[in-house]
Amino acid sequence: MIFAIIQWGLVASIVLVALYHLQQRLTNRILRKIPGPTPSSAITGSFQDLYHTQAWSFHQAHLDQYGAVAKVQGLLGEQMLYISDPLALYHMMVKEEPIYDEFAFFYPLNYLLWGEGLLSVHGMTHRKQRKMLNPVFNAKHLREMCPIFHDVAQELRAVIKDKVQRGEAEIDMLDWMTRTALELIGRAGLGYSFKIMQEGTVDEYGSAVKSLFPHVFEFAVVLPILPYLMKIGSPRFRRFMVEITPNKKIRRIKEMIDIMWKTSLNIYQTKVAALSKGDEALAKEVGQGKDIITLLLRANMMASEEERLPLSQVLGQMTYTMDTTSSALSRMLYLLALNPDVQAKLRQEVREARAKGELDYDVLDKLPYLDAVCRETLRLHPPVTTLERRTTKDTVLPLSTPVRGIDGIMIDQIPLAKDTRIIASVLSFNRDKTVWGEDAYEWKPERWLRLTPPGATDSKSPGVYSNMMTFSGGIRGCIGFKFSLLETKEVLMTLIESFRFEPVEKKSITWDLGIITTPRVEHTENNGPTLPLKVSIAEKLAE
Ligand code: HEM
Repeated sequence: MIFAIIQWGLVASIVLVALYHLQQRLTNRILRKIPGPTPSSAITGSFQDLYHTQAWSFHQAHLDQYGAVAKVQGLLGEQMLYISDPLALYHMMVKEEPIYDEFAFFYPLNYLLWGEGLLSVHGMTHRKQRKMLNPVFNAKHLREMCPIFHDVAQELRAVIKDKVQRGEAEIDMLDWMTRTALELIGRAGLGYSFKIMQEGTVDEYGSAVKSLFPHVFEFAVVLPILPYLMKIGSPRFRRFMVEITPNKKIRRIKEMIDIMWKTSLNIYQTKVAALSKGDEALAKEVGQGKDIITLLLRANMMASEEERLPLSQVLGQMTYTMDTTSSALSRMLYLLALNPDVQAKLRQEVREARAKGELDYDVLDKLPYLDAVCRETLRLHPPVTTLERRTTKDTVLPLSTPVRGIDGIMIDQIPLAKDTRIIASVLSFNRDKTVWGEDAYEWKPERWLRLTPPGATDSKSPGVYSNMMTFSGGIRGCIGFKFSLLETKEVLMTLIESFRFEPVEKKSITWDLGIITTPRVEHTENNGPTLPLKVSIAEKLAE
């Protein structure tokens, strides 16, 4: 009897899988007609070409050869769409966002790492959290956070000044940009200092936040089965299983998450106590009552019963890592080191502005060349190069520019079956020659000084920032992009005003593609992420 049940179960499973594939084949028949690269493996398709750390030329060739739409083969012949067409991206990120959801393990992974914050929820819960958090990131609050940014940037300046006091020095600027970005989000985001702005120092929370991602991505191959693992037993049972696992690295990840959770709870309790004592007590806190979490707590207290976020969701907002900002800042310093003329021009702009008075929020936000350097770097070198989505139901994706199918017929919309994977290419969108011109692949801050910057006024842009996809767009677009731009400007301005950056001879830098792009020295034994630059005091150091 049992044997018969198993037999019928197996037959039913095979039929269901076959029907699923048939339905995918039928609905995705137009997708199959879209040109794309020949897969390099029958089993893994184009996966290795796509996700290799040096896949830059693959992505570039994609754009040059196929334009904004291509078909890519995934594992076991899965047909995926690789896209940077503006209308399609607008559809995916803005207009029909619920149909184009994050990839399957995105929510469970973020939930395990950070709890119930913006990154791990969707649907109504996500909308409710965004509604509560959006005002926290408005211009008024950012203006008030500026002194915090300023303090951290000055601490960084003091550290670097100390290192180059007796002459030029080789400094790993990636390390310092990582520390700075973490301390900035610590103080301005959480109202907490990671005590990371001195050589060798870092508290256990800072160390956990810093090393969590690299540890997790050692398990990248098993992440796709995470949604299934999360269905086994209760949370307590799964926790127990992790505690008794013989794998030390998994236990270490759990320890890091526990440290982050415990510290978040402490920060929360301190803040609630300070809030109840009033403004004087808040002013003595690290974030002086201006940090994101204090603002969120205030807003939450004043919210109506139905809009209020439960404690677990407030705590879930307390642990964003900031490798994106440190990647962007490192890339800016690297490009300025390679382009001494741009560096000198930027230094001159900052010094002239300084000579006229305090470099406060309004001045900083409007320095044209500083702004141009930031925009151009974020355009050409987005820290996150691709975003993955999967369809939650059968749908049709429109294109702004039709593509010619392999049968010669023009395609202006693509029917997609439920569960089709789509790779939205931030890199290709930001480098589109039809928008940015023939010199789209070149780093030219000057393009932003033209009267009408390219593409900047396009109201149907899928991105939240400057007709780029760097911060994505729509309801899942980066909530912290203005925060990020301001802190980036403050740090860059402070460094360039005081120091000169040059490349180190015989240490050529290459940038690895990953979840976030990172620099390392080519052809060395220690091949970890690093950005050594030659740093010296720029003539006439402002005191
Ligand atoms: C150069 C710096 C940054 C870049 C390039 C960047 C990029 C992005 C991108 C591309 C997304 C969308 C991810 C997706 O759709 O899967 C995103 C989401 C997000 N970013 Fe950023 N980000 C940066 C800095 C920041 C900062 C400083 C903060 C916080 C203060 C922040 C907080 C967030 C949050 C909370 C989300 C999730 C939003 C949601 O799902 O509603 N980001 N970011």
